Amino acid sequence: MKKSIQSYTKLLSKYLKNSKLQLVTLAFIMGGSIIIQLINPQIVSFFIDGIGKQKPMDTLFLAAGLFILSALIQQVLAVASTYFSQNIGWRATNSLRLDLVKHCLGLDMTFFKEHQSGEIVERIDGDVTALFNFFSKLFVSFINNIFLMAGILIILMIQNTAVGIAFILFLFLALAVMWKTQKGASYNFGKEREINAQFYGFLGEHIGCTEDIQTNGARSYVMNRFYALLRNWLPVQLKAFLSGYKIWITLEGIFGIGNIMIFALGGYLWFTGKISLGMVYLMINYIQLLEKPLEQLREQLLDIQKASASIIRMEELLQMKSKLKTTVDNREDFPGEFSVNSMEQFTAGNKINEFIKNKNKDNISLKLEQVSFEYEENIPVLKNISFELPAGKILGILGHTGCGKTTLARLIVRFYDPKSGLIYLGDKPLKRISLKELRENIAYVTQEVQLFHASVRDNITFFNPAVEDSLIIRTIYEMGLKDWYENLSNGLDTMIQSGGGMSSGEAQLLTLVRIFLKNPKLVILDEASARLDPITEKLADQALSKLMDGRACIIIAHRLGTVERADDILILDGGSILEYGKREELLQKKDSKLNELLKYGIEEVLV
Ligand SMILES: Nc1ncnc2c1ncn2[C@@H]1O[C@H](COP(=O)(O)OP(=O)(O)OP(=O)(O)O)[C@@H](O)[C@H]1O
Repeated sequence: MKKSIQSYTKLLSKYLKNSKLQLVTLAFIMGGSIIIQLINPQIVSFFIDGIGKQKPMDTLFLAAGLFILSALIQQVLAVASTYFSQNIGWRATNSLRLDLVKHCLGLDMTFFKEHQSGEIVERIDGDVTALFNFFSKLFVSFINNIFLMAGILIILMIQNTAVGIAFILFLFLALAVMWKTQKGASYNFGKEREINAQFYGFLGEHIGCTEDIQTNGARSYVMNRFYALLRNWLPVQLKAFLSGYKIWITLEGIFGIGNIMIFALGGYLWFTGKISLGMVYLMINYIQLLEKPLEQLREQLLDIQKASASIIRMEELLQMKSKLKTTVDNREDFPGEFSVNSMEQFTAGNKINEFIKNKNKDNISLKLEQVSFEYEENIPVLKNISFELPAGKILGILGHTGCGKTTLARLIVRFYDPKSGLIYLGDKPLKRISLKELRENIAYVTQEVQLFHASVRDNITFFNPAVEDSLIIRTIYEMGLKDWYENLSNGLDTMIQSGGGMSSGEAQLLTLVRIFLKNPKLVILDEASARLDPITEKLADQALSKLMDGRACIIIAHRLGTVERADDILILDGGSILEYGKREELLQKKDSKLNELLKYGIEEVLV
């Protein structure tokens, strides 16, 4: 669990490069604070000896005034140093969070399947938060503490060599013991972060399924698992805490002994007349002052241990690669780089009519050649699927639950790559199209509509502020959803709760507007099986007709009525094609599966 110095410095130089000026300022502030800490005891010592030697009152007042002034400056420097270190820490950790989120969003679906959402959150936030001190002030403060300790020793050596040597010996002893006790803590901190991620993964998953847990009466089962998790969590947390506590208690012990030794030495030297009372004060003060940088060094050692555990986990995450191999640049869009093709284009001027008119012109076809796929080794889900969807045509896919319909859609949008076979969009194999381009050109409407806790506008435009309201409203009207829009309580500003707050029908209508605005060349519609009320169904039908008009479209049909729109029909069974052809032709063939389905229903025929 150890990290090399290079990996620390690499990380620091990458994430602190934009905070150089702030770091230098922080170093100066801390340096100033050290000088004051060294000078302050000297002033008091001078004051004590001044009283003994009956120095003039003016001199003593001046010393007292200087002491108060330096204490005030010390406070100001403390505030300034907190401000700068917080600033540096937040900047660095935020850009690290950004990189991790970017990276995770670029990974394929296998990653999201293998890691619960809470676990990913803990990795992106928890591990990075553990690095806050590491970035904010660790190294500046480390160097400053070394200087503070060196300053104390040099001053004491100059003022009294014997006392100076006693301090040096004590310091080495303290450092050696501290070094020995801190070993092994990193392992415990790594375990702590790992189990934290498990805990948040569990919470995220189960909170997301609250409705199902409650309706299925699974509360006690969930609570049992929760207790088990907490039972495992406790010893790991305790071990991690004790690792830190062990170092602290050792240091306290060493300084307890150190204080006794310095008291005894100071008392002896004063009684024998070798040093003044001011010097005794200085010795006592400096041993206490020495405890501070050592205590901070202890904390820093702990922070480094925690940081190294977090860095290891972070690097693990960053090393995870998407399994999707592409011969072109595979990066996707990131914040600030909105480039949804049609949206930008039409916000510059008032070209709405042109936009609506020009939709669908740029059509595209889809072809699958002998495509096979499996999620897990040797468990085939799709077997040798081949079909061709010409531009502007509609393909209806039928098949019973679990036959691979959704998986087929996932391959076309490249959530996964086929195990064998090729998929072409237009005349290009998918692997030769960047994910960004591919996903701009394909719209995939899943059964589960994802809504954000945001306004209707943001849910439709995916937070792209460049899309004008007039375009959104026009699109809504164009899709025949005028009544729906006018019934929204606050127009486009109507707020939507994530995971609720809208009926499933309304959510579907909103998704359709989303896609119509996106203007994709190919639409894949995993038709929701949830029953819509007749009015919403009519609205959705209207909108769907507009959406499909002139575009290549795949409908994964759960209702047989839906395939009436289709030009071609593909019936899947157990991951293989059972029947494929033109709908009209299949309808005319008496013994076709389609006719059977229409007569008896999907489940009755395909079992
Ligand atoms: N992420 C996954 N990991 C492993 N197996 C999966 C995964 N998703 C689906 N499967 C399996 O692959 C098979 C096909 O699933 P798929 O979701 O494609 O079926 P479907 O025809 O769309 O079903 P439905 O009509 O219920 O949506 C099923 O046996 C399913 O259990």
